[in-house]
Amino acid sequence: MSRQKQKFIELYQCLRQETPDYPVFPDISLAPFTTFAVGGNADLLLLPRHRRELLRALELCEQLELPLIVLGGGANVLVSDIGIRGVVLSLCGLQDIGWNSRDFLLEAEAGWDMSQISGYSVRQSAAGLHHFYGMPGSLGGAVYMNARCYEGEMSEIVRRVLCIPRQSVPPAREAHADQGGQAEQADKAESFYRPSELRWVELGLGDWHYKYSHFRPDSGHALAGALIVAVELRLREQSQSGLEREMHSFLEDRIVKGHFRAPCGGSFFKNDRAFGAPTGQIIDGLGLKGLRHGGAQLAPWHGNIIINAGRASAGEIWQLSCRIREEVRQRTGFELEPEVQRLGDWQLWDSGH
Ligand SMILES: NC(=O)C1=CN([C@@H]2O[C@H](COP(=O)(O)OP(=O)(O)OC[C@H]3O[C@@H](n4cnc5c(N)ncnc54)[C@H](OP(=O)(O)O)[C@@H]3O)[C@@H](O)[C@H]2O)C=CC1
Ligand SMILES: C=C(O[C@H]1[C@H](O)[C@@H](CO)O[C@H](OP(=O)(O)OP(=O)(O)OC[C@H]2O[C@@H](n3ccc(=O)[nH]c3=O)[C@H](O)[C@@H]2O)[C@@H]1NC(C)=O)C(=O)O
Repeated sequence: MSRQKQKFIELYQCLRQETPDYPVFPDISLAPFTTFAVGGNADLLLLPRHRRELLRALELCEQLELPLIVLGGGANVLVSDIGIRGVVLSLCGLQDIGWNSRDFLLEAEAGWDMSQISGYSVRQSAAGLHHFYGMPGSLGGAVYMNARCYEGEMSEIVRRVLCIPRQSVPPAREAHADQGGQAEQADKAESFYRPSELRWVELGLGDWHYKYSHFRPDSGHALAGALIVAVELRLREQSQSGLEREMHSFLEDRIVKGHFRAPCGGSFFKNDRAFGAPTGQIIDGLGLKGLRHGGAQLAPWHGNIIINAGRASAGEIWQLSCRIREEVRQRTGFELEPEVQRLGDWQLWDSGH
């Protein structure tokens, strides 16, 4: 048995011994945890139900030198068909919430579903989160990618984030990395989180761009890859009935535009003002809607939504997106940037097999 496998077993046994019903699942399909409904298995999936369970799992992963891959609401990710080798952590169970009606401050844990927390905020007559009603995904994921829709953006309401900075190197190997730099190189893609480093970080306007935050693993910022545990949002007072009307009009717009007609990840590519038109409109203009590759299809009703039209593989969805990018590049010169993030091992597809 490999050393890695022994560590998974050790982690599993420790968690279950301490908490017999700890939600830890070996060799489990991640497809039901993504809105594309595709993807292979994770070696081990952790679904802590509250902060204590999360912090204990992080502590054990740190001790065992097991890196973690974090999954948000699964709304903007494409998990490889051969899955994810390692421990996957979903924070969807973390849903504590506190409402300060005097200052209109909402403190919520990262696992909140965006639509549900949007509804919660509107019931407090608070504006700012209502734009996100009907948007799939979790609060943590929305912060991570600075979600934006209907002229509302997360950066406008996020005040502070409770997070744990990422350590690229397991604690035991830190000394070596400092000396030679070699270990750091080898562990570039691995994420470790030290529970004792949980802290609130204030964010300013400079920390965000269009659909981008410093939490992106490649941002080069101190917050790169940090684990978002909770968020404090500053909302504005507004009449509940007016907010409800807006909120339902956004949901209606999504329904009309076919966001829920088939499993998908919403917009596949980012918009870019420099193109002079939204990406969906550009792709539509090239007559590509309805294009198929196996079970993957560019929605016949929207140029920027790739759907799982039935039994699609993640590979087919990705290959279709590459074909669309290539067509757009050749015919317009525009370089589309995917909004959907890939997780897991993609070497097979990237090497052209
Ligand atoms: N039923 C209703 O009452 C509804 C009302 N609305 C209202 O309509 C207004 C607009 O909503 P919104 O969702 O922003 O719809 P828009 O059609 O204005 O924008 C849709 C998307 O296209 C992008 N876009 C627009 N023009 C360009 C361009 N030239 N280049 C690249 N991207 C572009 C926008 O980017 P960006 O985000 O950067 O602007 C946005 O992401 C809002 O005030 C909203 O409240 C919206 C939906 C339903
Ligand atoms: C949360 C998301 O963000 C979404 C957000 O929900 C919506 C609504 O605000 O606006 C963006 O989509 P989008 O650009 O595709 O918005 P749409 O309103 O559908 O399309 C923009 C414009 O292009 C036109 N359009 C779109 C698709 C198409 O095939 N043909 C076409 O002409 C539409 O008629 C509209 O005038 C965000 N996407 C990006 C990449 O910025 C998401 O990923 O789903």
